[in-house]
Amino acid sequence: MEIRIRGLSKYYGKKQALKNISLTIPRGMFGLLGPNGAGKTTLMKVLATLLKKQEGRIEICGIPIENAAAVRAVTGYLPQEFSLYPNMGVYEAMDYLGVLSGLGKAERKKRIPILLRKVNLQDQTKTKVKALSGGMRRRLGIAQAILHDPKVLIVDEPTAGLDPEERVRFRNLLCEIAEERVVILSTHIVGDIEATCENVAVLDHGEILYHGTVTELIRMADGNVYTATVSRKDMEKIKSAYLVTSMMTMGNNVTVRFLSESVPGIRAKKCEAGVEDAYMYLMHEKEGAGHVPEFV
Ligand SMILES: Nc1ncnc2c1ncn2[C@@H]1O[C@H](COP(=O)(O)OP(=O)(O)OP(=O)(O)O)[C@@H](O)[C@H]1O
Repeated sequence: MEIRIRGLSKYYGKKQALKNISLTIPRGMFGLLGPNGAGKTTLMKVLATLLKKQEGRIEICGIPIENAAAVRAVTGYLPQEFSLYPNMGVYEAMDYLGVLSGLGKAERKKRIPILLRKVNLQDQTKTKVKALSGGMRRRLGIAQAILHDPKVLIVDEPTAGLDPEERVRFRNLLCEIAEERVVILSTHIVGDIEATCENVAVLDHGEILYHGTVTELIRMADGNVYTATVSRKDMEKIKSAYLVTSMMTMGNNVTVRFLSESVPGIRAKKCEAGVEDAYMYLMHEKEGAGHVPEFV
């Protein structure tokens, strides 16, 4: 159970959105990280057979992507902008989608209550879709995406705009689903990847900057992450000298976290790298600066 992508390129007219991408995506949670416009949605839509590639080979669980009907039978997709028959009740909408995807009456009757329980909407079966909260709607989105019990679930930007509790709940749900499936999670929220994914790819300008385990990604920034407490007036200097990954202001002082490839010229403490540090490090290297700037 895996997705194999070899030499994939995708153009919108003359614009190349994906450039010669090769990836193997195994069972479990796979994170797709990248800034706006990196090509994440394009890649997901190609995998979900909603867009056609121009070059390369893709196999979804051994099925060539050209065989769109067979690929769709094993793939579920939750797009960035998800909307579902607003005036229908939750159960009714699921039932209708079940009919559309060819599930028989008995199967729908058995499967829909199980799925609604799984996504914790069992008490909202009669609630109109338009009356659900953002988090509930996204959970309903997951339920509809796995209604036909796919082997692959593709989820684009699922946690943007959710409150912290809903975000955690949603992430946990995806992890549960990934126990027996390939789940691809695209996001620019680095924390979502850190909390859930074992493997990750970082995409930028249509190219893969990194592909491997989250642990290896973090290792790239290891030894280059520092924290320091500085006065507010020194902050501008710090920001121009180092790659700052976070800052917290307390009175006149700021506790700042930054990247430096050699011992910084200010009093600072080395600290353990996280995915966010590694991601920033990677993006910065890509920008062509070659290395993280030094304090002068
Ligand atoms: N229909 C389209 N026509 C022309 N260009 C497009 C189209 N869709 C996307 N693009 C371009 O392709 C590139 C990749 O876009 P894509 O939406 O895949 O990125 P993304 O990583 O999903 O971004 P975001 O995080 O903002 O959703 C961008 O430069 C975008 O402007």
